[in-house]
Formats: sequence, C-alpha cells, structure tokens
Amino acid sequence: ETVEIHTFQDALLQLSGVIDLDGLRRAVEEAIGTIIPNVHSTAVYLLDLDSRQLRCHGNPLPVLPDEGLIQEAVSQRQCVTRPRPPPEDPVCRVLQLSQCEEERSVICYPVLDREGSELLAILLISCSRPTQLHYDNLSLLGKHIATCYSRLKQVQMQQDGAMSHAPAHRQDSGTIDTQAILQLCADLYDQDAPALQLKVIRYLQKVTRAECCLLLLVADDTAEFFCQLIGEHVLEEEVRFPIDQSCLGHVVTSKKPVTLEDLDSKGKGELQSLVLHVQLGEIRSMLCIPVESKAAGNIVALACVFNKRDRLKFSSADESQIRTCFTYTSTVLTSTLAVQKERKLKLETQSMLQIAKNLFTHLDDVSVLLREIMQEARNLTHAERCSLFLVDKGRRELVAKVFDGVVADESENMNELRIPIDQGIAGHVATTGEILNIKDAYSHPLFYSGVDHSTGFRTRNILCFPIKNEGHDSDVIGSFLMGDNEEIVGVAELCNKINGPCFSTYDEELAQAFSIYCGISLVHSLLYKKVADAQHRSKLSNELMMYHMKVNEDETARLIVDKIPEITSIHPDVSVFSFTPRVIYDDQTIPCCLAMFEDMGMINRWRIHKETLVKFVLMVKKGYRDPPYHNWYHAFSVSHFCYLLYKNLRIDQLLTDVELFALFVACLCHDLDHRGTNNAFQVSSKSVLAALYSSEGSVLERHHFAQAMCILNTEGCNIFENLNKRDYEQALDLFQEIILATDLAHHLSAVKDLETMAKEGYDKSNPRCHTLLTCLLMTSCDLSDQTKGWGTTKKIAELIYQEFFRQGDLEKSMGYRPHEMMDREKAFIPDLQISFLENIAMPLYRILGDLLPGSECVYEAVKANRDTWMQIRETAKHKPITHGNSFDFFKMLDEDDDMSLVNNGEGGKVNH
Ligand SMILES: Nc1nc2c(ncn2[C@@H]2O[C@@H]3COP(=O)(O)O[C@H]3[C@H]2O)c(=O)[nH]1
Ligand SMILES: [Zn+2]
Repeated sequence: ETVEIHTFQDALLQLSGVIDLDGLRRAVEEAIGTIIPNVHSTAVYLLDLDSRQLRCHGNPLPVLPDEGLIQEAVSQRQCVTRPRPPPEDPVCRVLQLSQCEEERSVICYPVLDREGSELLAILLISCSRPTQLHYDNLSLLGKHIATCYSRLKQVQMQQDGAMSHAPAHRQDSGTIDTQAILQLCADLYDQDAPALQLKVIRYLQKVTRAECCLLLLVADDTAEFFCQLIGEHVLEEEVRFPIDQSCLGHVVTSKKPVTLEDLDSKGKGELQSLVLHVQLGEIRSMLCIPVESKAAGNIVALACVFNKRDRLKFSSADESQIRTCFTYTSTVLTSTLAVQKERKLKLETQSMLQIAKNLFTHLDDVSVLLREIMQEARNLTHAERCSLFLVDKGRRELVAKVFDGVVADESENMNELRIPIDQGIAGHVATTGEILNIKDAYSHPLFYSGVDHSTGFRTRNILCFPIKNEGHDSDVIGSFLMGDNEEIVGVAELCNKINGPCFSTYDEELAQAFSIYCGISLVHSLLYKKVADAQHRSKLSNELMMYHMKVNEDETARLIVDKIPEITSIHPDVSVFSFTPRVIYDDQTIPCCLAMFEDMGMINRWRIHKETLVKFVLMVKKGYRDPPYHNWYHAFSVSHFCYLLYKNLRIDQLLTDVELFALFVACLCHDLDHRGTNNAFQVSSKSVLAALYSSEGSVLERHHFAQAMCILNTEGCNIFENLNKRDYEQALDLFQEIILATDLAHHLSAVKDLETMAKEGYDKSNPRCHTLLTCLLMTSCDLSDQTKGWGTTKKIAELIYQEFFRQGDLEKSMGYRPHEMMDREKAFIPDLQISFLENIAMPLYRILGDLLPGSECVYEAVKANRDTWMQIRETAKHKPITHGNSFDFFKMLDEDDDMSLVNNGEGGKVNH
C-alpha cells in the first residue's frame, strides 16, 4: 500500500516538473499506471493551447471524437464508466480494444479547470474492475493536471510575450530569462528538499548576482522559521527559530519585502550570525522577499539574497526575478517539503514503535531496557551522551541508572552516583516536572560543573526531561509525588547536541514522547520484576519444602519392586465397618493404601504408574506433621473409611468414577501439614496461613489443598497425569471442592440441604446431589473414628483433647482466653463429647443411613458410643477432677477399664 502511495506521490511530483503539453501527457499516462495497477491502455487528450481542441498526439484518432461514451462524459462533464462499450463506439478505436477482451471496463474521465468551467483534458482508461480508491486518486490527479495546465499556459503566454517584446538570451538582470526558468522547473525533480532548494538558490544567486541566498521556510505548526541550507552549504541539522523573535518575523505578517536598510543593528547582527556558516564576510546589502502559497495565500517561505556583486544594491528588478522564480517553483518546493515532513514523521513513528517493541522484549531486564531506550533517545536527538536517574523517594536522592550511556552495574553499589533531589538541573526537573532545554550549560545558574571536573567531559548544552508515572501504584517504585496523580519517577538527561549548536524544539517534542515511553516501560518492567521475584521466592520455598519432604529412597525402591499386597492380607477384617485401621502398624499403612487403590480398580482405571503412586503416597505421608490427632494416622483412617463405603455401600453406583477417585485422594490429602491448631487460632494469632487465606475463609483447608497441589506438581508425583484433559480438570476441581468441604463449618451450612436430599431421595441426574453426596461422604470419613468400638472412641477423645488443650495453653500464653472446649481448666470431656456426638456426628450418620441403606450399623455404633459417654458422665459426677486438669480424666478412665461395662474387648489393641 505505502509503496503505491509513494509511487503515486512521485508521479504527481513529476507533473510539477513538466514544461510542455507532451511532457504533461506522458506524466499523466505514467500517473494513471500507478493509480490503477491493472490498466490495459490509456489515451490522454489535452486541450491544445493554440487550436483549442482536445488532442492526443500519436493516437489513431488524434482529435477527440465527439460520439458515444466520450460524448456522454463531455456533455455531462462527469466521469462515465462502461463495462463493455459496443465495438462501433469510437472509444474502442482510441483505446485499441478488440472484442475478445470483454471483462474490461472503460473509464472516461473529464478534467476541468479550477473554476470548473473549461474542459482541459479527457482521460480514457481501459482496465479491469476499478475501485473507489482508483476514482479518488483519479480525482486527485485531475486537480494536479489542472494546476499544471494553468502553469504551462502562463509559461507559454510569457514565452510568447518575451519572444515578441525582448531578445531571448540577454543575461541582463532586468529581464526574466524564460529559458533559464523553464530549465530550472524541468530540473526540479528531486524528492529531497535540500537538493531542490539548492537548485533554486543557485538560480537566484545567479539571476540577482547575489553572493549568497537563503531560504527561510515557515513551519506553521510551531510558528518557526527553519532553514536547511545557508547559501550552497547544506546543514547537517536544520536550524529552527521562532518567527516572532526574528527580525524578519513581520515579513510573514505584512507580506512586504524588506532590505538591509529597514533593519536595526540587532536585526543586522541576527542575520550576520545566521550566515556565519558560509564565508560571506560582512553583510553589505540584503533583500528579503516573502513567498506566498498559491493555494492558501499564506507565506510559506522568505527568500533572502545577500551582497549584490560589484557593491551594488538590490533593485526592484531583482525583486521581480525572485518573485517570478517562485511563481513557478513554490508549488514544487512546498509539496516536496510536505513529502519530506511526512517521511520524517514516518521515521519518528518507526523509532517509537521500535521502543514499544523493546518495551516488551526487555521487560524482564530493567537495566537493558533503560539502556536501549536512552540509546534510542540519544540517536534520535543526536546527543553525545545520555544519562538516566531514578528517584529514591526514601533518601530524597537521584540515583544514576544509566550514566553516559553505560548502565550502572548493580554489584558496584558502592560507587553508585547519587545526587540530592533538589540540586542541579536534574534535581530541578525532578522536583518541578518541567523539561529544561539549556543552550549553554556553563552560563546556567543550576548547572553543577563538578561532574565535568571529575570526568573531564565538557558539557555544552543539556536537554533534561522528567519521566512520569501516570496512574500506577506508587509503591511499585520509589517515586516523587507531584500531586494530582502525577509522579516523577526519574529524570533523563541528554548532553551536547552533535550536529548543531543546541537542542531544538523538535528535540524537546521527541523528549516528551520518550518521557511517556520511559514511564510506561519503567513501571511495567519493575512490576514485572516484582511479580517474577515473588514467583521465584514461592518456587524456592516450594523446592525447599519438597527437599525436606524427600522420601526415603530405599523405601521407595522397595515399594516399587514389591507386589502390591492383597488387601485381605493386611487384615482379614479390613473391609468391615467395625474394623479400625488404627490397629495397622505404621510400616503397613503405605502398602495398605496401595492395596486400597488397587482393590477399587483405580490404578487400572486411571492408568497410574506404580512408581508415581508410591512416590505420591509417600510424599503425602511425609506431608503430615505429628500433632496428637491431625497426623498421618488420621488421614490414613479417613481414607480407609472411604474404602469401606466403597466396599459396603456400592457408592460407585451413585457417583462417577472421577468423583470417587477425587474423593479417595482428597481423604488422603485433606489435612496435609495440619499444625494441631484450628482455623480460629490461625486468624487470632495472625499466622502466615491467615495472611494468605483468611479473606476467603477455611484457612487451614485452603492450605491443605495448596500442599496437596505442591505434591502433585512435584516431579514424578502426579497421579492425575494420565487423565484426559476433561477428566483432569474435573478431578482437580472436585479435589479442591472436597478438601474445602472438610471444614466443619461447610458441613454445618449444608446440613439442611442434606436432610432434604435424604428425604427426597438421591437423584443421580442432578449435579447438586452429586456435590452434596461427596461432601457428606467426606465428612463421614473425617469423623469415622466415632463409628468404631469404644476403645477407639476413647483413644481418639484423648488425642483430640490433648491437641485442643495444647492450643488452649498456647492461647493463654498469648494472652487470649481459649474456648471452653480447649481450656484444660474448664472442659468437662463427657459433656463435650456427648454434645459433639449428638449435634454433629449422629445427625451426620443418620443422614448417611437414610440415604444409603446398609450403613445403619454405622449410625448404631456412633449412638452406642454416645450412650457409653452418658454412662461415664454419671460415674464421673461422683469423682472429683484432680488439680483442675481435665485431661487427668483419661487416667481415671484407664483405671476404670477393668470395669467390663465399658470394655468391648477392642480397647487394648488400638495403637495410634
Ligand atoms: N469435640 C470433638 N471434636 C471432634 C471430635 N472428632 C473430630 N472433631 C472435630 O471435627 C473436626 C473435623 O475436621 P478436622 O479434622 O479439621 O477437625 C476435627 C475436630 O475439630 C471429637 O471426638 N470431639
Ligand atoms: Zn480431618
């Protein structure tokens, strides 16, 4: 697209250089070729200046035929397009169309003069499928043709006049040499504005016999003069200065010429310094003529000629020479300048894009990013050096991050360059937020030459600009608050303009744009670093944890090699509800877990590698700490109860495979890394876990889940790894949901719904029923110690209260008053247990019994334990508690074990 636009622009520029109708015709034909890529043939008829006929030199029909399609367009004075004109239409002959080329359209485009009255040209084009863009470009071309045509007409009229009134080749400065000016026009084909101006300047120097000519161009947008050449000397960097501060400024408004005599000494001085670049010597004479744009009527440039040769003064003849010259050249000049401006803009946009690209590619390294940005800034503004300081809010200092284009090495913090925030030029910019463009550093009151003295560098001029953070969290980086959300995060300094006297307003604009990019990049990069750091830290702590959880390699190897035992070989009663897994020895718990996975068909169903499973279960076991109750034995017995449900109640017919799998794995993991204190304690003691999770509730349960995920994410431990994507996502979601449901608070909030479900019956097609049932089963597993014989129940109560009282003691030491249940001075265990069983456990297993016939015995076992507690309460009433320690109660119970009343023969066997 852009390539086409450029060639079209070039084609239009060609138009301004033509000097006769044939040239115009050729240029137009070429332009049409760039507008419409698939043009087949064209014919351009132009109004002949002498015969006043529309003619096309070299065409089979040199005079425009007045019939058919052409006649239509001419009479309507509008563009006409026909898909397939009949062969007898003369347009076919003009365009040399044969009948076979049927898919071609013919465009007949009339070009009118600028007033819209006279027909100047007819463009005939045969092409396939023209688009709106083509028509728009044709209309643009038409306007250029009209301009060019009127210019040619004027040239011819003057030529005729010159021919008849004056000898053609006299180099007298009083007469206009039309041949020379025509030659100049023909030469103005350059696309490069300085080259073009050079030709005009040489011409003017010659015809006015001036030693030097200067073109001051007007930049409307910034109200500046700019100048790309002085005499024949092309400047490396254009010179710019404000129009209203120049002695020639009023020429722009008055549109009247000015001579040296009209200027005061200050004005003369200004001009003298302007021509310093060329060896001109003292200015003796000068003539300045405003150049007016033909289109808009505003002043587009000033042409100044200096020092007429032979010590003469410039005359009105010189004035008319200059004016005539610009009659023909101003259009070309302005359009070339416009093209050049566009190019410069394009370059700027490209470098900005480059920076934006850098912003993303170097986001991970702030120092590289800063260096890249500053280098780009330095290149664009042609600065010798660049530095960047960041604000250290705490110390109220500026810290050099990039100095003289070199990134400050972070390891050499000792030599870090720091300056007070309110000193020097950088300090001023940092505190005021203003951009400073200092033309002469040593004469500036804020400049501190100390750095120059120590580095040996000589600072001439400085462009210093602030870097602002707009609308970001100021905690991210140390920034200096300016009020109104505007913060200064740093200061950038560019030193010594390379190819010019000082930094221009154009450089200031660039700096402004850079400032924004720098701000965005910095803030984002630092944010990124913060996030990346946090990620690293969490990864590190995870690694550390996993390192300490490292399982015994011999044990792992043995378990992998050994066959998974038959579940019944663990214990013959392993599948009956009354069996308590706590009688299984510690070294048999892992084989038992493997056997349960195997017996439930999960290893096969989920394609779990034996090695992975072994590692996983070992890691889980290691993931438990050793508080009295919430230890690995708890997790193991909870999982065993899940196995019992599967074996005795056929829950696999109510739940999906994934749900069952997730439930069993959740049982194993549900209390991982329990610290023997409850959720309330985490919050009141402001533990790290509370800091992480208290806003979402179920603090411990969230931690148990997070720990479980750490294990799953450990190399070679993910037992879910072979699930397909859908099952995998579902399994993890369920896994989380079930672990979170082990918070008794969650269970209590669901009791109503559970009772309703028990009454209405389980609906396998209702997802809510699935959720409720899995939660119910999970809680049933969690409290399953209560479903065993008295010996277990008694032992568990001992463990639980040991844990509870430890928490109570801790709370007391921290100055809090513990809950009665956790206060060894206040708790009355039989009451508490009866209350727990009646309010929580019995209703729970009641619902289970109602939903799943076959679990009635479970409820009955809980009830029996409750009854035993009631009997004990009666006996205990007659025995006072010693030393105010409730825990001594268990000593008393043990002594009473002889009383066959409470001994069902299991008591002595429970190990854990
Ligand atoms: N008072 C009392 N609470 C129990 C008993 N068994 C389990 N719990 C509580 O029930 C909770 C179930 O979830 P947790 O394992 O996190 O913590 C458990 C204990 O707080 C018990 O025998 N007595
Ligand atoms: Zn538990």
